[in-house]
Amino acid sequence: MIEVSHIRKTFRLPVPKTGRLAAVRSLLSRESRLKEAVKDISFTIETGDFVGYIGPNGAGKSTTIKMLTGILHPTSGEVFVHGLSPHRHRRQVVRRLGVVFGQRSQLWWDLPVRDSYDILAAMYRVDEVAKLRRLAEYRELLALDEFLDTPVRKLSLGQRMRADLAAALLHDPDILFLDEPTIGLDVVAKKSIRRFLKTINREYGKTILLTTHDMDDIEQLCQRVIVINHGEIGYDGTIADLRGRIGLPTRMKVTFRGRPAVPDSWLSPFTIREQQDDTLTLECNRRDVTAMDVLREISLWGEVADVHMEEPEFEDVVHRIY
Ligand SMILES: Nc1ncnc2c1ncn2[C@@H]1O[C@H](COP(=O)(O)OP(=O)(O)OP(=O)(O)O)[C@@H](O)[C@H]1O
Repeated sequence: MIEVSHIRKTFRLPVPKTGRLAAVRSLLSRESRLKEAVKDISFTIETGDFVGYIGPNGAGKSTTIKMLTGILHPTSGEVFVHGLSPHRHRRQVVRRLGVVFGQRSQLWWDLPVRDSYDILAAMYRVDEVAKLRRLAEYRELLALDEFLDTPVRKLSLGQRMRADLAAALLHDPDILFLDEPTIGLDVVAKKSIRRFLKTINREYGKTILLTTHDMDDIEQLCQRVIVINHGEIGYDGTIADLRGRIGLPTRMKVTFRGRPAVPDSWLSPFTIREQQDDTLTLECNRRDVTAMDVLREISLWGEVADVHMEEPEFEDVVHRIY
């Protein structure tokens, strides 16, 4: 369980100088300004949850993750991972955490993947039997045999991400922090990483906090999404509720058997965007009306042959709160 209570993080930044010898004068200057990267954030993540942590560039996501892993100490507020402070009980907490950064690997660039695993196992005091058992567990799911003897620098991006995931799980942490684990991957590679993440969440019970700019990752994987913007939480809840709250219109394309008899007015709150012979394109807001109510009403206008629904893109929904 992760408990975050009213955390803030303020950075002190030197005020840049202008004019002659600006770089040197900036370096020597004592003048500084404060940057509040995270402002009074609170949330709780239960064991086994899969939560998306999203927000635009500079929103404060990495700063939060760094406080959760103990790399940074909050300016005020508290973080607890399984009841322990990541900053004060760094060693104990780190044993329970696995971290994957899509942009940089924790593996040794020139060494075969297998050797990196040996080093990590030694660092986390994972014995040989446990290490082999864990690699055997993930061997098929991550197709590890394909690259165990290859130096990391020669791996494709997809292989490197799979290698990094196995590395993060080698000491059997129950919480995973993932920062852009599908960045730069092609459709097939993304799919295999997502399948893996689903499996370790559902079957292995891992708690996952996922940071990504890929809204398909969030939609396909997360039960809950926390949106952060300018260091503050803008939304915390389910994806379905978020869609409802933002209220972008749902489009319904309805084909009738023959031309429908459209009346001058109707009861439910929807609008007709287009009519072409036997087909009507309607827009309704799921906040105000259900698709069933709309269908019930328009079925009085003629015999409905086919209905096609177009939900608003999740990406568009999220951009509304950015
Ligand atoms: N060490 C630091 N010193 C000063 N300012 C910092 C430091 N780290 C982060 N910041 C600032 O804090 C704000 C939040 O940064 P953070 O890296 O947490 O954003 P982010 O949401 O992870 O962004 P991105 O999606 O681009 O990774 C930014 O304005 C950033 O410039």
